[in-house]
Amino acid sequence: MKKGLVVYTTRTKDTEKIANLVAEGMRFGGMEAKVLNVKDVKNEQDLDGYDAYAFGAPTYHGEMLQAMKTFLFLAEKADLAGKIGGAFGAFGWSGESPDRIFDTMKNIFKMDMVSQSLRLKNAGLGGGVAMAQDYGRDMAKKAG
Ligand SMILES: Cc1cc2nc3c(=O)[nH]c(=O)nc-3n(C[C@H](O)[C@H](O)[C@H](O)COP(=O)(O)O)c2cc1C
Repeated sequence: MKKGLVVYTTRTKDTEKIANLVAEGMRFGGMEAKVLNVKDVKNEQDLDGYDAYAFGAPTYHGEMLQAMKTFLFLAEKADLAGKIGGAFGAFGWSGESPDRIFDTMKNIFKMDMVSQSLRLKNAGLGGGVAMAQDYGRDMAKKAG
């Protein structure tokens, strides 16, 4: 069975909800999926052994939270080239964070990215649950 890892950071838990829904979608798509808060990722070896990775952070003051920036420097040391990738995050109005994460995964880590990042204002509203689950399911489909 293919394995997915979802790593997120959050301030008020909106992005945590999206993380859990993306993992649920991966499971619907036939993958195993694990969800980790960035603070529980201690070193790059914690990223070993997965086929697909979704990283998520909310946008504050036009940027991703610092914990995700620090995590991306750690992830740079893991060999993620060619692995399936996706990026997500909760936002209020501008939502820069998911695209920043997506672009780093694509351009620096050389990952095989899904078509675009996932930005949600509220995972519980306006089809957000289904969108987050579909994102995970699409990642599982791409992982084969
Ligand atoms: C002080 C503050 C600054 C924020 N700055 C932005 C911003 O620049 N752009 C944006 O899209 N949302 C912004 N937001 C909204 C958050 O991204 C939004 O509430 C999000 O759902 C929080 O996700 P979290 O619960 O995972 O922390 C801001 C919220 C606060 C409280």
